[in-house]
Amino acid sequence: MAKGPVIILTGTPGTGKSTHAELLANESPIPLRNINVSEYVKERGLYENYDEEWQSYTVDEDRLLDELEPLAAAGGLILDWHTCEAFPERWADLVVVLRCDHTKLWDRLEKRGYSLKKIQENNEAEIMQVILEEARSSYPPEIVIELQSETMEDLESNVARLVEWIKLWLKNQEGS
Ligand SMILES: Nc1ncnc2c1ncn2[C@@H]1O[C@H](COP(=O)(O)OP(=O)(O)O)[C@@H](O)[C@H]1O
Repeated sequence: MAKGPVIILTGTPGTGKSTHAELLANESPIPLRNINVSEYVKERGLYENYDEEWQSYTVDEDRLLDELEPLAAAGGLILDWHTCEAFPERWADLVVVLRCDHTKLWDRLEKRGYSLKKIQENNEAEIMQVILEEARSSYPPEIVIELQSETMEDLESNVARLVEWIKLWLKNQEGS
């Protein structure tokens, strides 16, 4: 049986996934491996090509899932990615969708040096809650949670909530 849960941390780029993932990995009562999937894809060459127009990699999902499968089976994992539907339902114990006011998101993406086109695309996706819909249509509703990520207080309370959820998950494992 898995020693820890698999938490999918998703949301539009800039909503705060990496920031949350790092803090959660630090504060978790059990060790969690934190995988930034975009970095993982780049490091391992798990892409088909680089799309100049969108300044992004076209991920080879089959290879990515093959590589992640044993890690998901072992558990104790945070998967930080701006999309989530590719991950099999059976992997996920919790799917966290981070949300951010679109004007704040715009500023964050501008600071990151994204092109105007990419900022607009992401901003629109956030307004249309594309990732939230994706999570809701890919996983059972009871494991999908939506969390605001606009302030440092949000960050702290979200992580505290996730730590409590992990503790409960561990307790439930003992009992089953
Ligand atoms: N809850 C928050 N409150 C204030 N700033 C935040 C919050 N979450 C993220 N940020 C800031 O927004 C930027 C993008 O965060 P990041 O974690 O890199 O997003 P993502 O991994 O979703 O692309 C960073 O500069 C980060 O410090």
